[in-house]
Amino acid sequence: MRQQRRSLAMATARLRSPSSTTKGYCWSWTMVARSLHTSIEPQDWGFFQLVNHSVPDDVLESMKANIQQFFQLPAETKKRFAQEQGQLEGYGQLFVVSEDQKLDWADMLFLYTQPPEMRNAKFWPDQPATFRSALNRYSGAVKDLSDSLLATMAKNLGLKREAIADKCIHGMQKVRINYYPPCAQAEKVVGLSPHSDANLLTLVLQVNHVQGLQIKRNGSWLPVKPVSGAFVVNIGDMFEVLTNGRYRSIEHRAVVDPKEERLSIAAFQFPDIHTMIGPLKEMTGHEDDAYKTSDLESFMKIFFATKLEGKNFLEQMKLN
Ligand SMILES: O=C(O)CCC(=O)C(=O)O
Ligand SMILES: [Fe+2]
Repeated sequence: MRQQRRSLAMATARLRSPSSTTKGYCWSWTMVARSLHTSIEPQDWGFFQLVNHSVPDDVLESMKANIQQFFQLPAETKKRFAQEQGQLEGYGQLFVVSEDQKLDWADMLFLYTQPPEMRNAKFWPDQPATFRSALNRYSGAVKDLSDSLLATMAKNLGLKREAIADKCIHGMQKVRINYYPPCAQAEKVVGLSPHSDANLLTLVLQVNHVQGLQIKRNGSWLPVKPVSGAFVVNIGDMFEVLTNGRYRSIEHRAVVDPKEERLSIAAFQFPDIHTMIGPLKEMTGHEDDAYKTSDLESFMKIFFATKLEGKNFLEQMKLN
């Protein structure tokens, strides 16, 4: 407990640095940390590392072991779970929007995980034998964590449960497992192109010690050092839109290592499918809406049709 208080005090001290207070979001992170009795390492207001959290170690370790084994399987075995034409779910590659596009240096396995009725068993690997049960436990535990984060963040904004938290009870979760093979000419490729995530909140687990995730801060790319067992929590575009820009989604990318492979698991949290995505009236008060309002499905359709290039998708959703 003492240790926890000390790390929280450090977090608070850093949050109060002039550069973060000018943006006005600093206290919400501290309050998130306090309400969750946890420690947060703030590195940017669109992102933080959650060091102590409710997801059990054995759930993390089993998930990590299973995905490492999956990507080591022969190509023919992995292809049994391959994406189908025009679909994103399954094993394959990300965001292929045109034939002449330079592809990112990564393979991925993209699965719908919550609510359970959205799962598509044909894309869920049956090798290794424990993969499905590991992902099932991981997905549930990460959703619980995300629900408590979202509820706390919404409360800090003065919102009632109905505004965001209740809409997440039957919220969707999609999980993308990224595998970045080493590349001798690493500086010539990009693992995952610069982007912000379209959803509300993303919880990223960096699976091994290899560094690759970078966030954009004041026009420069800053590496995010993997902290064993910690989640990197990213604010997504939907959270930016719902809060009419009070929170900003974070632009990030992944680079590859010349010698070692890197793996990460991103769990994308969404509200339930019937939610309208637009500035909440509790947030706007007398100010103008800064973003368009659309249903969740249309929002996602535009996102996936847009080439990943920084926050260019959100630019399209801005009014004026
Ligand atoms: O590999 C990473 O650390 C980042 C993954 C990511 O940003 C994503 O899957 O959207
Ligand atoms: Fe991302």
